[in-house]
Amino acid sequence: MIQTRPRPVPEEVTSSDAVRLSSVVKRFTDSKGERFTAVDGIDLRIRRGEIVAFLGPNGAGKTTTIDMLLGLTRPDEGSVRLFGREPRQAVRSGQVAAVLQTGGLLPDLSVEATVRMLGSLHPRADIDAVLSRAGLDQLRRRRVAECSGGEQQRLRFALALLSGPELLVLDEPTAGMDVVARRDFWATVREDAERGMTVMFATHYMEEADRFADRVVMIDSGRVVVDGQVSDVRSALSGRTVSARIAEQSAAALAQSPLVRSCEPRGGRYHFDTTDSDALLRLLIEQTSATDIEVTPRSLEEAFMTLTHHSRTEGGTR
Ligand SMILES: Nc1ncnc2c1ncn2[C@@H]1O[C@H](COP(=O)(O)OP(=O)(O)OP(=O)(O)O)[C@@H](O)[C@H]1O
Repeated sequence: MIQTRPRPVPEEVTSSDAVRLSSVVKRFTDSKGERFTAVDGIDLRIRRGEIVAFLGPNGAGKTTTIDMLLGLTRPDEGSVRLFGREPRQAVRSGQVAAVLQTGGLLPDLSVEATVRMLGSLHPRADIDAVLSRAGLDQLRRRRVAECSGGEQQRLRFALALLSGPELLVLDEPTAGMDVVARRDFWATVREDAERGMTVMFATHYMEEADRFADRVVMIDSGRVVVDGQVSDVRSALSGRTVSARIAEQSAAALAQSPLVRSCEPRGGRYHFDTTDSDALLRLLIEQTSATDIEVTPRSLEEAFMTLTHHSRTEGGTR
């Protein structure tokens, strides 16, 4: 079942947990000197071998959560454990690796020299295998400065693979890649995931979550608003929008129907987000004088927008 609120996570950390965030809170000071809550009590448990997409609009708190997960910053409240250990310990041991949006690459080194240099820190790293897994075979001699944004991301991915991590954390790894590069990148990550690696990735692309993840965690304003298996989220959130020209009073009455999840006036029409478009159509035709009726499938993107909007109006934000 899809959960639209954070699921309660038992206190103990079990050996099957790769990630365990308990009531994690992070506050910052904004440009006016006021404190605000960027991450507002996130509970999250990721089991070994899961592939989890971490979604949310700009400023939702994804990067802040990932930074805490990797031990780059500490939460103000709550706790973070990776494989039952402190994040820094797990990262230092190579059990956990990350591909972040920014990250120091030396522009004058070649791709291969970069991988070899960092590979020397991991005695058991197989440099050739890593280069090939990251799709860098053809780019070995290219200077980092001459690599495209997408190629540099693949290089960061190769560096993350060097330690043979059990958990890979990717923060918008395909930002800046074209469609083909994105597809190739995910094919490579999927191969690694199939060998049992746990993967958590933040993305803006709903389609990447849909195609690649087992589970989707959506956050908004620092809170989890959806947590569920991709197929459940898809079927629970997808649906149809029925729109029509209709009198305000009739629209308000229909909006009270259990068939209607939300109703919005736009462009001289009312747009009803519904779980059962056939039943709503019957109501519109039989009980109102609606005209110019249209039924359109609702994308996950729209569903997410509706959901995050709801969480804002219901729960309030900072
Ligand atoms: N060091 C900081 N100091 C002050 N505010 C910060 C700091 N880091 C992040 N923030 C703010 O915290 C909020 C959450 O930011 P975060 O980068 O985690 O969001 P995000 O979901 O990763 O967004 P995006 O998709 O745009 O990368 C934003 O309002 C951001 O401006």
